[in-house]
Amino acid sequence: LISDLSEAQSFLNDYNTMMEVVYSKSIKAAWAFYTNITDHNREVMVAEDLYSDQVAQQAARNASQYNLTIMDQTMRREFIKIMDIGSAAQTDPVKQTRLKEVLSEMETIYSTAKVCIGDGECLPLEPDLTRLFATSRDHDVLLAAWQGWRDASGAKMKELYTEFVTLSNEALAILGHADTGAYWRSDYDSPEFEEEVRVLFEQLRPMYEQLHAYSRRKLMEIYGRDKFPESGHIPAHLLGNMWAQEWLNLVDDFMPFKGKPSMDVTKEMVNQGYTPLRIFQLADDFFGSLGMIRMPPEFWNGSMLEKPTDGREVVCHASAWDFYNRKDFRVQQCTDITQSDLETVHHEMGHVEYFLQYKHLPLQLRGGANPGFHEAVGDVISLSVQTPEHMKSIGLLSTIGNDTESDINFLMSMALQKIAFLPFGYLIDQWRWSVFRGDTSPEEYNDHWWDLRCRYQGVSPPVERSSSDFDPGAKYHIPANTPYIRYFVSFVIQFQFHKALCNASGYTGPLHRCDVYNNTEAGKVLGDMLKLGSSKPWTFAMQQMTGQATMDAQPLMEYFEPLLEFLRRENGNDYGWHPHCPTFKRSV
Ligand SMILES: O=C(CCC(O)(O)[C@H](Cc1ccccc1)NC(=O)c1ccccc1)N[C@@H](Cc1ccccc1)C(=O)O
Ligand SMILES: [Zn+2]
Repeated sequence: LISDLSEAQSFLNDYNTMMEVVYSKSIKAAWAFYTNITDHNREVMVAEDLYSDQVAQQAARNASQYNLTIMDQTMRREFIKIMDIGSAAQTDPVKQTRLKEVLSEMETIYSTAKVCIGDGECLPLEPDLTRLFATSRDHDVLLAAWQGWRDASGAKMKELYTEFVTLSNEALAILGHADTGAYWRSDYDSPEFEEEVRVLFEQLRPMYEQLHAYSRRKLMEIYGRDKFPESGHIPAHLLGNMWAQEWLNLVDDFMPFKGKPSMDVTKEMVNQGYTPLRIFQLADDFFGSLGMIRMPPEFWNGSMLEKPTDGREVVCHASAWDFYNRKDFRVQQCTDITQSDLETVHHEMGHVEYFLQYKHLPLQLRGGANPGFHEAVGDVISLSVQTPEHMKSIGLLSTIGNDTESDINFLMSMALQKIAFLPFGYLIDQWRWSVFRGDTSPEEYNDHWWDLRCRYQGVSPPVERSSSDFDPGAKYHIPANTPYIRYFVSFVIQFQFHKALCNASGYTGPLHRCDVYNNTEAGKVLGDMLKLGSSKPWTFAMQQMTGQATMDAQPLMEYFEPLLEFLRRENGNDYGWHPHCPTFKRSV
């Protein structure tokens, strides 16, 4: 083994120079495919990816010649990341090509899926089906869209997904990973990670149960009790979202105290002629106000901020892009003028702010402290932006009631985004981890999915499901093979971050009304954490920013404490649901 530190350092320098060129070429090919889905662009992307995998394999082989025991922590961390190349480890060209083709085929099916209704009109997910779920209160229309989407997306990729699982596990076994899920969890540096997230979920479950009970009662008033199963579940198509993952679109129906200003600023955004560009400029202004890095010219010139109107097929699910050349940073989003997309814009720009803050680091250390950190950055900013005070300051809210009732209304709108999401954020990778480790066979894919949905989310299928359905595939992150527990982690730690920024800014009021806009002390605390990238264990970054080294549900529960009291009073003993899905009475 090579035990010369200067030689190890020059290896790293050469590696960074070479891989910046190789990765940015590969990412440019991916961008071309995501922003114009054609067979040609897919083939180019697969070819470029195969090449960069081979270069990464060679670099990993070279890196394994060096003696890690004489290195400092950061250099060792860099070498370990260079050697842990994930699914790029597959040396069999046939299998490697097939793995990439299967993934790009599933991504294509999802991103081009449409639901054809009545008069030959076929609706894509964005913006059409998304708007339908936000605005329609017609049970049958919602059911047709819900079922149609699953027939057009998930059902078409069940065999592909089965093949993907085998190929992915094989590739990762080459590096010694037990399965794909084990490899994904290794990003959190803790062998007890599964247990840690289970404990967090159990802590937050009572709060979710209270919101679920309140929501179920409100929905029964709208749709009639007969539309709900005896088991206590809420049918999955009635929650204002294709996956029932956030319920903000129901805020006007769920508002506890009527006669107060609506918390849904979508109408106001449309009335004021908001454009996608203006929403991005608003988010950019917030980062600037914190003394953080604004989006560079390349961002504004290179991004795709709205769905093209030239008939091109694109991946509409939002994404942020680091071209790993320290110059090109972009967002791709089919931005609609809605409050939900106002959040997503901040979410995506949070990723880019991270890119900008760590671009000085060696390539292998340009990542989140853990994947949950990367997902939390934009959402932390959004917690300030959504306060009534901030909404009023940007002219999207006319009056801010400071009375308790207005406060509860505001907390309800936040709970419909943040509390509603928790079981969904938790269960997706419970399903995937069990698939990757072989506990769930392809015949059981759909049943296990609904078992988790009924058990943890209290949501049930509105129509009977069959084994030819593949409902997990109807959610972007499954065909896109993007891990999901990162969002559950983010929804917990973003409140720890919010509390840290509010403390740093000298704010002493209730956490849910804190707005750190214009506060450069808060900006410094956040920026200093982002600058670490993945150069230190995430516990170090957490300790530096919040004063403790663990994930902690307490700030989230502190934020929602006033609402929880209200919900417990409202619900009394009428809350909860049967852990198993309701059975469908077979039509005789
Ligand atoms: O999926 C997203 C936002 C997209 C993204 O920014 O997380 C995106 C997903 C993605 C897309 C393509 C390839 C890989 C991942 N992630 C990024 O663009 C990203 C993530 C980490 C580093 C760099 C870029 N949000 C989740 C969860 C969520 C988060 C926040 C609010 C609501 C809902 C969802 O919509 O279900
Ligand atoms: Zn994200």
